[in-house]
Amino acid sequence: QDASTAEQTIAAMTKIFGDHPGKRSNHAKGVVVEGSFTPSADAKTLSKAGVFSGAAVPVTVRFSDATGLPQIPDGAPEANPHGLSIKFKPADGSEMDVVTNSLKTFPVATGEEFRDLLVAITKSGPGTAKPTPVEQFMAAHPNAPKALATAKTPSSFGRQVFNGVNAFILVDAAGKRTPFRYRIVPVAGEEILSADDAKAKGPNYLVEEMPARLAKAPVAFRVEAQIAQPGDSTKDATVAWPEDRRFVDLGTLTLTKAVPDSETAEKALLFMPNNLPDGVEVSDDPLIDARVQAYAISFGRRSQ
Ligand code: HEM
Repeated sequence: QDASTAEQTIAAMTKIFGDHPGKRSNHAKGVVVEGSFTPSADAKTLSKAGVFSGAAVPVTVRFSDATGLPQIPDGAPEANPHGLSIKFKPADGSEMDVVTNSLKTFPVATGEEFRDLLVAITKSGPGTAKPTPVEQFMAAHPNAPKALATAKTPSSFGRQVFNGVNAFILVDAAGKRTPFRYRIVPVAGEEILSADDAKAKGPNYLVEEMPARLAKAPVAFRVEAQIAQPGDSTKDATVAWPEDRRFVDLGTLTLTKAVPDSETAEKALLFMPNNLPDGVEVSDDPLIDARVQAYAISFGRRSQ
């Protein structure tokens, strides 16, 4: 993608959400916690990466709300999709970032389309003649409303399923390549709130509940890989693969404690979808590069 697309994407986000110095252009509100990842026995048969070699790996995790609004109420519909970002930090230094959200599929397949959607939002304020630019975008991209309809507000960040959406590739020691998508499933099960219950929650119920929950007991997620079959598109995040595709358990994420100062911790953190060790590779999904470019610009802005 042309470098200017990412610039235009960030400019549109800033127009929609306002300028909030030091904050992320999207997923501005979040909470940082720590724990470890213990790979399954199967993981190392699919990937030679150090994170899957057998020993438990320390992780830093950030849960977040969508939008560039640092004060968005956690239960607002616009706070969907929520995000789960994981930084795996194995002793051999081969860091890996996994950045997921709570949609089953993504509204658009390319960075250009995402920019176009955001620009359409900037032109669809109150009083805009119907059909508004956003309504026109949705009509022309039927997978977008379909993806957004999978948004759900959970009772806790620890009770929501998160999806990688983009395809990546596991590579084993013999060079065998396995295209897959992440699905991260809470061991306690998913627990979704009704629209009324979500509305009744306090503005910070998710970001405050996670540290409180961790003070009592760990929170666990199963990290799974949905394995593509020949013919499953790795470059269209708007289309889910059939549910009967095999899910391989890659391991268990166990979160154990909040960081003492989440605001300071999140400022220094940058999760990059292409920050991968030997043994995990990006696919031909164009959204990955679009994300990498946009995240770098957002990080540059918020680090000033
Ligand atoms: C072209 C598509 C996309 C664009 C332009 C985009 C843009 C952004 C930007 C600018 C940020 C702030 C980055 C930072 O300052 O560190 C961000 C954060 C985030 N995005 Fe995306 N995004 C895209 C697609 C996705 C997808 C497909 C997912 C999930 C599968 C996702 C999940 C997240 C999450 C979880 C965060 C928060 C990261 C953190 O905790 O630091 N995004 N996105």
